[in-house]
Amino acid sequence: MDGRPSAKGINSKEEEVSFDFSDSEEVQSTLSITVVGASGDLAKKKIFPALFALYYEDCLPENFMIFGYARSKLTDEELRNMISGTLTCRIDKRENCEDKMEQFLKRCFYHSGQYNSEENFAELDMKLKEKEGGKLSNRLFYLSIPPNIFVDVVRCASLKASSANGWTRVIVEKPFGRDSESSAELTRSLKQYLTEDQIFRIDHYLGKELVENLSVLRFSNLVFEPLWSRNYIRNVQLIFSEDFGTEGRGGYFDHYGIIRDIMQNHLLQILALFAMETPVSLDAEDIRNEKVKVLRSMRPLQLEDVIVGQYKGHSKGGKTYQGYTDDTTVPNNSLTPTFAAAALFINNARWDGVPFLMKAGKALHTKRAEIRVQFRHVPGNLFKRNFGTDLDKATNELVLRVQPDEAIYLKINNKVPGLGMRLDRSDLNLLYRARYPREIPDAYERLLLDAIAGERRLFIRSDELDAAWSLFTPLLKDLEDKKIAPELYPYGSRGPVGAHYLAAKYNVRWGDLSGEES
Ligand SMILES: NC(=O)C1=CN([C@@H]2O[C@H](COP(=O)(O)OP(=O)(O)OC[C@H]3O[C@@H](n4cnc5c(N)ncnc54)[C@H](OP(=O)(O)O)[C@@H]3O)[C@@H](O)[C@H]2O)C=CC1
Ligand SMILES: O=C1O[C@H](COP(=O)(O)O)[C@@H](O)[C@H](O)[C@H]1O
Repeated sequence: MDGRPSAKGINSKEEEVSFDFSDSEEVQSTLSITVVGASGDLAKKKIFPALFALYYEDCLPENFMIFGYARSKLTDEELRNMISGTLTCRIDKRENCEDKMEQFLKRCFYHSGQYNSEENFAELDMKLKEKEGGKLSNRLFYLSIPPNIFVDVVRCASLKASSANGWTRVIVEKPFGRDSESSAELTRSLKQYLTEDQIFRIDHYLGKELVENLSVLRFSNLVFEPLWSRNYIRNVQLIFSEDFGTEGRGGYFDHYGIIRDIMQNHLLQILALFAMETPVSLDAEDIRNEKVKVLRSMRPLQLEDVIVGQYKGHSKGGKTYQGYTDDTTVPNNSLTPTFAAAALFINNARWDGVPFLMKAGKALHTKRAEIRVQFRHVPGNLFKRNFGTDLDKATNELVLRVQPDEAIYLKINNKVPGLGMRLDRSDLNLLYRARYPREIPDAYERLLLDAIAGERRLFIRSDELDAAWSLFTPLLKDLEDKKIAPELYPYGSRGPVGAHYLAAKYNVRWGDLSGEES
């Protein structure tokens, strides 16, 4: 969001904003970002590129350093080669990119250690201290590691490597547990070593541009806010689809499945932001209070609200795509869903009776994430006879395309120019690449910058997490206890047909399958 404090005090070349520290304090202070699990996939794909983009944009403070920490035995130089060799980000084609990269790499260091060794974290602490040179030290740890070692790392880091005179914060990657119980246990364990204020639970969908824009769209446009209720909205659809399978992540995925991987966090967070009441202010606690309220107003999901699917192998255009269970890291008889569709309801005055339909799947025909809002029919519509028998096709639909090719468009009915009265469906279309030609920052950039600035608005509070798990845990338990077999769908298809029946039960048609894409 514009106006977000940047770590250096300058948010962009055009705009100055204030920073937590006064200038003199900033010069006296240091910031270290330790990426724990630096040798891993997420670190290479997202975290280092985001840090470089922030550096390039002048958003990091004067005295910052980056440490990679993992068991792999790497030298500083090898880490630097890994970062520059694998880095692809929005900055790639900018001028001076190579010079900036060289300067950035000089601030990157590596320490090899075990995740449960206090001694190894004490060594890291020594290295950090040496580079901090006695200045006020602020330390951010990013846990980019499998969840079974979160607590070990937090214990060692907090006991042996936390800042002696500044702040210590920890970004925790998902998954935050597998159900209510394990999530509560994780929270309890983390809180033995950290306060809630130090924990930044990341959900990178909250850092996506269009998701951030949801509140702006709702609360700063009179044309939308009055329509935002059961009085005008027929249903809301939250759709996530990927056109690739679990390639390389089958081992992780089989333990979680699509409901835990995407629905319980990314889609539910979007739903909460979409449906919450107006917060008292834009402060993190006010927004998170409203999100918790809406989550608590929802009824926990039951089996009849959900259908699950799993992709199977498929040959197309001379190419063979492997099924989910063909992955050697996935058991042959796995029932883990790679697709799910669900209907959720919010039992409050604003949303009573409005279905919120979620759909998430891997190995589908397209990669897309969007929010679709289908409005009610126009009462006593004067043009009814121009629409034929299917009035659903004539209702307005607002689409927020989160990715790819960010856009907001509103489907309206319009008179085709000319003699006579012929109507057609058209779009009022705000296509980001046409309106805002500069590149859109990656979600991880925004979230890292917020964690550095201590801004918690886009991170998940522990009571929010509890409320989210309460909604999904009974369903997950039922699916697993009853060994519900997922409906198979071919790799690259539109997913199981069961998703249509589920939607039809609530008089809904999936908007993304209407063939009216913008
Ligand atoms: N990858 C992605 O796209 C996304 C990942 N995440 C989350 O981010 C975190 C990191 O993900 P990702 O980078 O893919 O994970 P990786 O499997 O790549 O693991 C990261 C690093 O952790 C160490 N590691 C891996 N397995 C183990 C193990 N069993 N015991 C101890 N250390 C291990 C390895 O480093 P070494 O051997 O050098 O110590 C590895 O390089 C996870 O919590 C994941 O759920 C969230 C969203 C997307
Ligand atoms: O958290 C996750 O998100 C990615 C999708 O993220 P996106 O930003 O590329 O849309 C998903 O592939 C992965 O399974 C999941 O863990």
